[in-house]
Amino acid sequence: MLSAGERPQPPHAPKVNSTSVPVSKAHIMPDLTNGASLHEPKNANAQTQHIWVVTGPAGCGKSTAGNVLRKHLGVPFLEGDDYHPAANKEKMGQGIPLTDEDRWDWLISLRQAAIEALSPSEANNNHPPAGVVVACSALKQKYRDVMRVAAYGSPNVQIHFVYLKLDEKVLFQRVTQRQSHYMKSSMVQSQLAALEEPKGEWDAITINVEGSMEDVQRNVIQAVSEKLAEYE
Ligand SMILES: Nc1ncnc2c1ncn2[C@@H]1O[C@H](COP(=O)(O)OP(=O)(O)OP(=O)(O)O)[C@@H](O)[C@H]1O
Ligand SMILES: O=C(O)[C@H](O)[C@@H](O)[C@H](O)[C@H](O)CO
Repeated sequence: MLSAGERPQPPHAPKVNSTSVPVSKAHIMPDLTNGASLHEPKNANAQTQHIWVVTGPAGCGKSTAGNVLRKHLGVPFLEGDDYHPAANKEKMGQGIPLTDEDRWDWLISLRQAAIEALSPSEANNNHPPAGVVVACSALKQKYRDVMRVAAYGSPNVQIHFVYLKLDEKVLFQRVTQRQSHYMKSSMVQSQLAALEEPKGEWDAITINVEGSMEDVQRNVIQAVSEKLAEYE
């Protein structure tokens, strides 16, 4: 069974198929095959709204790059860490890797927040924003499939995964140098062990982030701008 990200690129409307999510968690991948949508129907002329999910293991720079994109695009930014329940943060702080079970509800709440962020808001003069940036590790393909449901059935919504790629040594340095964060360097190995790079997933953009903050900022903005140009 192909994951949504593995299927050939449809005309800007991600397809989501059932993923390897346990039946008991069927609500994670709601049955939208009847054309239902998680969104209110949008009018045919609505501009495409883009969900930019900045992904990668703890410490790779998701929050840093996410904030750069928020400013550049002028859209809301959701920090995935804020949607982890305390139990997850406690577990990671104790050096215990999260399991799939720990992550499903976290991913669902983050997906719902992303959908809600696309609604018109006072902050945006009661207009819908051009999109939303989400910092979310989304380490595994099936986690990205859960997030893909946010755009399912909504041709005006397009999700992209901006995967921040760096080698273990650099990742270890960044997590080690970081002050007062619950995720310690002892967790780097488990993050990399869980990581499934989005190879072959047509809605993913991979960016090497081993350079300086300035280089990474430039590369992230360039990659996203090039992707946006495809929708003009
Ligand atoms: N290009 C870079 N060069 C050097 N340091 C960086 C770079 N990008 C981010 N950092 C630093 O690396 C650390 C981790 O960055 P950040 O918090 O953005 O990662 P993250 O992926 O959001 O982490 P987590 O998933 O644990 O929240 C921070 O101290 C940040 O300042
Ligand atoms: O899925 C996970 O294991 C977590 O989401 C980590 O990858 C995050 O980076 C965590 O929020 C630490 O900040």
